[in-house]
Amino acid sequence: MNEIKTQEKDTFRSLHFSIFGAGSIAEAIVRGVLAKQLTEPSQISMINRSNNERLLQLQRKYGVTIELSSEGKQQLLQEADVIVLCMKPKDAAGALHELKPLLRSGTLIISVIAGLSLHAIEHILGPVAAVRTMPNTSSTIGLGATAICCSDAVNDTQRAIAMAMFEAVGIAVEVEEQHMNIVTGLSGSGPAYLYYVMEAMIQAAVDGGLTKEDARDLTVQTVLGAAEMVRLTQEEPAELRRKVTSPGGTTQAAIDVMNTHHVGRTIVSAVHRAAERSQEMEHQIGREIE
Ligand SMILES: NC(=O)C1=CN([C@@H]2O[C@H](COP(=O)(O)OP(=O)(O)OC[C@H]3O[C@@H](n4cnc5c(N)ncnc54)[C@H](O)[C@@H]3O)[C@@H](O)[C@H]2O)C=CC1
Ligand SMILES: O=C(O)[C@@H]1CCC=N1
Repeated sequence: MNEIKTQEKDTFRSLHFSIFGAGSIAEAIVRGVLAKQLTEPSQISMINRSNNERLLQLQRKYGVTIELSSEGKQQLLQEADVIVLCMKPKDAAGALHELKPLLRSGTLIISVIAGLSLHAIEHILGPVAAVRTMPNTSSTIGLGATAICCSDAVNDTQRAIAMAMFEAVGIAVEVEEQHMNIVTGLSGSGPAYLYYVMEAMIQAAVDGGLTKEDARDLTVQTVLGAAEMVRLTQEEPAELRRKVTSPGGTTQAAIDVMNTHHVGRTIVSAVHRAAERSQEMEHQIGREIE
């Protein structure tokens, strides 16, 4: 993971962040940023639409600032240097309209919303400095994978702030906006595909007689070890797979079953379908804001 430069760290620490929408991904980012000690909890406020119990829980857990009244929430948005949009795509247009009259010039908008284009943000808010991102929930433990792209109004410092925020919770790459949908299909939704595979592996092991606990421990370590092998050896996954697969052996027998069921092709289709869904959501939001 990249270390953040001292100057960026100081800039980061001086900023007031308002996390607008306090669900799973919002918590993953806040937890990761605080675990990395990138800033103090007092510099972060969290806003939710109606679930005050959730806000109180987040305040107890992380020490972040919350406001329960609508005037208080509006004030937090007005005072923020960076506003992170973390609501569901269906709530995005409404939230942007809510935000518009409160926005100070110079505030940086960072969105994590799948399918919310920079154009859609600018259509409602005007030519703001906006960063569209696609993180994933592994940010909670500092192992997130995030792609970002920036609107024309974003300056170098603002770009560095956004990169620092996501590099604090994993890796971050800058991509062209046209690639955000495929990123969503790959790394945004990606953890779920691997959990799906793990669920099936654990089930198979339990069916084969192992205890749930042993099945889980062996599966987790197998997945961890495989990912680390790819990362540390820099070898291609196909080459590493070849090394596990003795001709006529057990792995070959398993891979034959996967090939018969076109598992590889199915995964490719699944990633592309998620990317296509992201595009559909982009069009849907586009229609809502016109
Ligand atoms: N969960 C994931 O793995 C990832 C999610 N995303 C994106 O993050 C966004 C949030 O997803 P989750 O955290 O999973 O959803 P979530 O449902 O857990 O959280 C959304 C929160 O936003 C709040 N909210 C909705 N409208 C609001 C408004 N007008 N003002 C204030 N708060 C409002 C809701 O009360 C809720 O607490 C989505 O747009 C999703 O596309 C992006 C990457 C990964
Ligand atoms: O499923 C979703 O729509 C969001 C975006 C990426 C991960 N979760």
